[in-house]
Amino acid sequence: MIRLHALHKAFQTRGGSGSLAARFGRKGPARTVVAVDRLDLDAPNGRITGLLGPNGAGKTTSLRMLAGLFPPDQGAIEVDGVDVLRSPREALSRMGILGDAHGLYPRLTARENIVYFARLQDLPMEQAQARAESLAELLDMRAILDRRAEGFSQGERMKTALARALVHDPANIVLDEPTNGLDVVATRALREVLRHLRSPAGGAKCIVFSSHIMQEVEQLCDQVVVMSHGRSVATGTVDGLLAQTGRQRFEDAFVDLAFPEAAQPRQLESA
Ligand SMILES: Nc1ncnc2c1ncn2[C@@H]1O[C@H](COP(=O)(O)OP(=O)(O)OP(=O)(O)O)[C@@H](O)[C@H]1O
Repeated sequence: MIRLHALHKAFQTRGGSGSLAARFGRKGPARTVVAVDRLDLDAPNGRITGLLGPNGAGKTTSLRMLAGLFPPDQGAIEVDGVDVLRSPREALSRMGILGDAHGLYPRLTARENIVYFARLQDLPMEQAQARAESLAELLDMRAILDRRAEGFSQGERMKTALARALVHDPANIVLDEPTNGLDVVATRALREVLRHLRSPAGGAKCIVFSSHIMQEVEQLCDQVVVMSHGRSVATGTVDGLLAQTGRQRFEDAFVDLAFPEAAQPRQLESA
C-alpha cells in the first residue's frame, strides 16, 4: 500500500544566457520551478494504479521522492504505513523500483546483476540464485540470463532491471514509464507480468506506474490518478473518469482533465 499526501517539490534553477543573464552574472537569475505542486495518491494492494500525466507534469519527480532519492518540501509518503522520510531503509525494503534509468552493471551477466542486488537486500546466496531462476522464468529471459548486460537491447535491459527490482519479492512495485522504448511484444509481455503480480497468485502486489500513454493506462489500470502541472487533478477508474467528463474516449477525458483550456468541443467526438 502506497500513500502520497499533499506532496510538494520545487527546484531552484538558473536562467539562460540572454540579456538578463548579463545583469545577474553568467548563470542568469535564480528561478524556482515547481515540479510537484500538490499530489495525492492512494494505491491499495492487489491493484494497479496509473499515474497519468503529460510531459513535465511531475511524475518522475514524484516517483523519485517515493524512492527516497530526495525529500519533498512538504507532504507525506508512506509505504505499508512506514514513513519514507523517517525510515527510508525499511520503506525501501518494501518496494521494488524500476526507475527511468536502468543502470545495469555492463560487465556482469543478467544473472549476476540480479544476484548482486539480492545480496544487497540481504538474501542468502542460495535464495538469491533461486530467485534469479524463478524471475528468469516469470520474465521469459532464460536466453539472456548468462549473457553480459553490455549490448543488451532496450527490452532485455528492462527485463533484467525489473528482475532486479523484484528480487526481494517486495509487496509494492513502482515503475516509471516502464514501456518507454519497448516494442509491442515486449510491452504485452510486461503487461501480462504486471497483471500476474497484481493477482492473488502473483502476491496481490500494490503496483504504481507512471505513463503518458493513454492506451496503456486504459488497458492495465484499476485506478488512475491524472496529474497536470504538478497536481493530481482527478482520481478514479477509467469508467469513472469517462462518466465524470461525459466523454466516450479516454483520450478526450484525459485532455478535459489535464488541459481544460485546450479541451475539444464535444460534438467532434464522433468524428
Ligand atoms: N532537478 C531539477 N531541476 C530543475 N527542474 C526540474 C528538476 N527535475 C525536474 N524538474 C522540472 O520539473 C517539472 C516536472 O518534471 P518531471 O520529470 O517530474 O515530469 P514528468 O511528468 O516525469 O515528465 P516526462 O513525462 O516528460 O518524463 C519539469 O518542468 C522539469 O523541468
